[in-house]
Amino acid sequence: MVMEWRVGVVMGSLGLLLWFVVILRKRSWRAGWSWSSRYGVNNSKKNNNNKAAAAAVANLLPPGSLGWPLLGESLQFVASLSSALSPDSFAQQHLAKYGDVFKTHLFGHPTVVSLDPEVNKFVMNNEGRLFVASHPESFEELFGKYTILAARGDVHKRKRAVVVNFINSEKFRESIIPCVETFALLTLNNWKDRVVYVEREAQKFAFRVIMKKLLSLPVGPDLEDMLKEFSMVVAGSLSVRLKMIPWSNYSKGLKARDRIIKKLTGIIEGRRKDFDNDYNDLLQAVFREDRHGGATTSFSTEDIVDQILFLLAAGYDTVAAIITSTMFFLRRAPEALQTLREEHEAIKKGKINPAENLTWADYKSMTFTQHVINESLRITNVGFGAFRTALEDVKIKGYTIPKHWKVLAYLRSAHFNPSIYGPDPYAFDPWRWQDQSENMINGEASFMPFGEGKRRCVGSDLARLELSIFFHHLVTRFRNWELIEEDRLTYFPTPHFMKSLPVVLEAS
Ligand code: HEM
Repeated sequence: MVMEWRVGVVMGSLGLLLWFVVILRKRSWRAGWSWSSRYGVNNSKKNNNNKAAAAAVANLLPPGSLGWPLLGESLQFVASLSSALSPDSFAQQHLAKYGDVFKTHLFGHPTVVSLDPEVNKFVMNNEGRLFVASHPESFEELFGKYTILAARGDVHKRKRAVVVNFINSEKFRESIIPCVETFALLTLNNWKDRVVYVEREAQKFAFRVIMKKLLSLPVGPDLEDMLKEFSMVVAGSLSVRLKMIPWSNYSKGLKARDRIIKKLTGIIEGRRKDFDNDYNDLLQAVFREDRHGGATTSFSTEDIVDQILFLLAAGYDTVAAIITSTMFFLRRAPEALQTLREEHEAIKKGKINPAENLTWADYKSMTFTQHVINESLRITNVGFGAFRTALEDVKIKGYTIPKHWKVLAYLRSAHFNPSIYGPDPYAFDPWRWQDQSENMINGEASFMPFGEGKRRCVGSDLARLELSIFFHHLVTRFRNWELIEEDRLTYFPTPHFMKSLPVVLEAS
């Protein structure tokens, strides 16, 4: 199932490019649109005034190439990130030719790509002022028009605050560790004496956690069915918008969305009537904010459905990707695995009763674990970058990013920059985090795995906690794991293993 959608996504990506060709060609015919006139490139057919204006803009644009007519450089970009061996070849070749800020044309849009960590930080920190988050149309159709992604200004602020306040609440803190432990053990107890497809299993684990904390849904066949539906929505959101083809990932995603909406609507309506019951989940927090938050408009059920739907999707695939890649890296780094195990054995030995739950203090003492997680986040890059649209002409490094152009803050590039991470930035080396301050981990331009600014990931603390608790139980139960088939990590559209990482584990 997971493989199926992954293949679909790759096929979809290729289809997407073809689709752009058709759409853009249609548009250019209708509008008499010309490649050179639109981007200020010299065009002998235009009058002199236009020529002068175009030349002025062209002079200020960053260097680079807009690539092939209509397709731009999308094929090269996708091919690079889809390659397990040289995912950064596109970025490296462009860096060598044009420098760390260059123009190109990606997915139907003229785009300025930034490989410069400080420029990336500037772009992300100017959300709503100079730039605005930009997502494919398929995202809005599959996750809905009320998602936090689509929200702007005060509406975005309010939706974000509900989630952030909930995750920072005392009640959440008290309940989250036992919750994550329960699901980690449920998953890992099932990993003995069999082939384990880590990515799929990790998705189940993270989906159970997020379902519990958002909607208090218990584990059971219903939940497993919902995970399948969600996989279809996620696959659809990253594929070509082929509505008319019923077997396309996109159409399947839309149908899965309809089924999920039906289920979520039933759950939310039922819970509205049960307001006084103490659920300790995000849905309750949304209801409370609606009653007591002082806003003039309340969240409709349709609005809450979209909000929850995206959070569920964002909350499981991301965490699962890091669990899987960490297990992939640790398998080839025995010393790191040993040091990680020692940290967790020490925590276990400190308990009077071995069955005792982990505490917040235990979690906070997992220092080497955080180094491992940082290193995995740095190398895996759950999001290769963040797309934004310029709200006005923006001057950066002496160049102009024209209004309406896209900007890709290519977050991966800083994470492999040898001047920051040393001569071997692709090596998995958790010790490189040993001497870094808390600042380095939060908000430094050279490390932004959760983004930055107003759109910074709301689930980053939850994700770190889930990963830490999961690794505690993994390394105290299993000595090692062997791959039973070679597998590869590819990065487009998001990081995934081609075969879901099949392993057998050796119990401690
Ligand atoms: C390892 C795990 C995760 C990684 C690496 C990650 C990464 C990111 C990144 C890079 C962004 C910013 C995107 C942008 O600026 O365009 C983001 C946004 C977001 N993430 Fe995560 N994420 C993770 C886990 C989670 C979890 C567990 C949740 C759910 C609670 C979540 C919910 C969100 C939401 C709702 C946003 C949008 C925030 C907004 O637009 O204001 N993420 N994430």
